[in-house]
Amino acid sequence: MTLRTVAEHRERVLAVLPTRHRTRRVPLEQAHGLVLAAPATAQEAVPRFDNAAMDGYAVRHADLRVGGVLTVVGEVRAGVAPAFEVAAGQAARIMTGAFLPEGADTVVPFELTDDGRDQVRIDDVPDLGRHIRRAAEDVEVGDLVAESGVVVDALTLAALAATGVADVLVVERPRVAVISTGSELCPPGAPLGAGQIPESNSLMIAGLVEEAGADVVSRTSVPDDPWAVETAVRAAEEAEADLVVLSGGVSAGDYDVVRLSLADRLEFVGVAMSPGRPQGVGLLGDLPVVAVPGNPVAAAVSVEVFVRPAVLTLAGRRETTRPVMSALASQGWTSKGDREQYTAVRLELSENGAWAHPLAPGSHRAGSLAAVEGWAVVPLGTSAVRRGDRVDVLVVR
Ligand SMILES: Nc1nc2c(c(=O)[nH]1)N[C@H]1C(S)=C(S)[C@@H](COP(=O)(O)OP(=O)(O)OC[C@H]3O[C@@H](n4cnc5c(N)ncnc54)[C@H](O)[C@@H]3O)O[C@H]1N2
Ligand code: MOO
Repeated sequence: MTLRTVAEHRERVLAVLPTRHRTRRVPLEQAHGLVLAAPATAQEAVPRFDNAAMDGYAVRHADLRVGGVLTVVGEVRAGVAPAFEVAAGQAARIMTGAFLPEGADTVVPFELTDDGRDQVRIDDVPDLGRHIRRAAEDVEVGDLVAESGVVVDALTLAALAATGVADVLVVERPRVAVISTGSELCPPGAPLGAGQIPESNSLMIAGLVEEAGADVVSRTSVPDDPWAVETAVRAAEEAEADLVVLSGGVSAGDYDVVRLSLADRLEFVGVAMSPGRPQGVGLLGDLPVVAVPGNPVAAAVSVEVFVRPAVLTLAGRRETTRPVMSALASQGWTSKGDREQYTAVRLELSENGAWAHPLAPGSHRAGSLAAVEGWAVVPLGTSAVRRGDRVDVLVVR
C-alpha cells in the first residue's frame, strides 16, 4: 500500500475546510485571545504630542549655561495642555508625559538643577532636544498596528488601545466536536471491568483544540457501534460544529467502527508517519471530519500535525506552524526510514543549546504524555538518529 506523506494528508485535511470565516466586531475588552479578521490601523499617533520624558524643566536650549538662571513661568502636568509659551530666559516645570509648551525644545531633569520654584539654576546642560518624546515617533495615524490573522494577545491589546482603536473585527472561534470511539473505554475515575481502560483521548483532543483557539461544542465517547457513531456525528451537526474529530477505530480490526461505518463517505488512508499511520478525512454532508487513530500517542501526534493546523485555519490564523527548535539528541534512536517519525522528547536548555531527551517509544504510552515537551521530527529517509545529531523539535509546551 502506498502511503501518503504527512504534508499531502494535511493538504487533504485543509481542503475539506470551508474557506469563509464568520466574523464579528468586538470592543477591545472582549478581544483578548481572538484572531483579527482585518488589519487594525492607528487612529491616534504614539506619542500623541511632543511630551517630556523626564520630570524637569522645559526650556530653550539656546538659553542654557552651566550656572545660568531661568525664570520659572508655570507648571505643566500630564493630562493638560499648557496655556503659556516658554520665551527666552524662561523655563516651565514639567512632569513626565506632560505636553511640551510652545517655545521649549529641551527638558532639563530636576536632578541637573537646584529644583527652584520661581527661578531655576542649571547645573548641567543636556543636548538640544534631550528628554523630549516626539509626536508620532513610534506610530503615525494610519500605520498598521496588527495584521489580519494574528491573535490579539496582551501586548497587541496594549498597542491597539494606545493607538486609539476602540473595536476590532475578529473571527468567531471555530466550533469543534470530539468523538472518541471504543467499547473498552470508561470515563476517567469510573470503576473498570476486565479489559476496560480509562478514556483519555477525548479530554486530550478537546484540550489541544481549545489551546489552538477552538470552542469544544461536544465531547462524547461512544462504543464500537455504527449507530452510536452516526448518532454522535448527528449531534455534532446539530451543535453546529465546524469540524468533527473522531478518535479510534480507523485501522484494520474487526470492530474498527469508524472505518467500518464511514468508509463509504470518508477516505481512510495510510500516512507515512510514525506513530499515526492510519488516518481518515472527508466531509459528512457539509461537515468536515478528521479521524485519528486511537493509540493515545498516535492521536496526540495526529492532532499536532493535522487537526491543529485545521483549527488554526478555521480560526483565521495567518501562521499555522509551530516554532521549531533545533536540539541535540542526548542519545540515539532508530526510525523506520520510510515514515516521518515523531519522537516524544523532553527538552533541556544548556549553555551549548537545547538537548532533546527521547522518551521510550510506543504509541500506547498514554501515561508518558505528561512528560512530552516536544516532538522530534525524524525525516523520511533517516533510519537512525545518533547521540549529538541535530534534530528539529516541534515545541508543544
Ligand atoms: N492489523 C492491523 N492492526 C493495526 C494496524 C494495522 O495497520 N493493521 N495499525 C495499528 C496502528 S499503527 C494503530 S495507531 C492502531 C490504531 O487503531 P485504531 O484507530 O483502530 O484504534 P483502536 O483500535 O480504536 O485503539 C488503539 C488503542 O488505543 C486505545 N484507545 C483508543 N481510544 C482511546 C481513548 N479514547 N482513550 C484511551 N485509549 C484509547 C485502545 O484501547 C487501543 O489500545 O491500530 C494498530 N493496529
Ligand atoms: O502508528 Mo500507530 O499510529 O503505531 O500508533
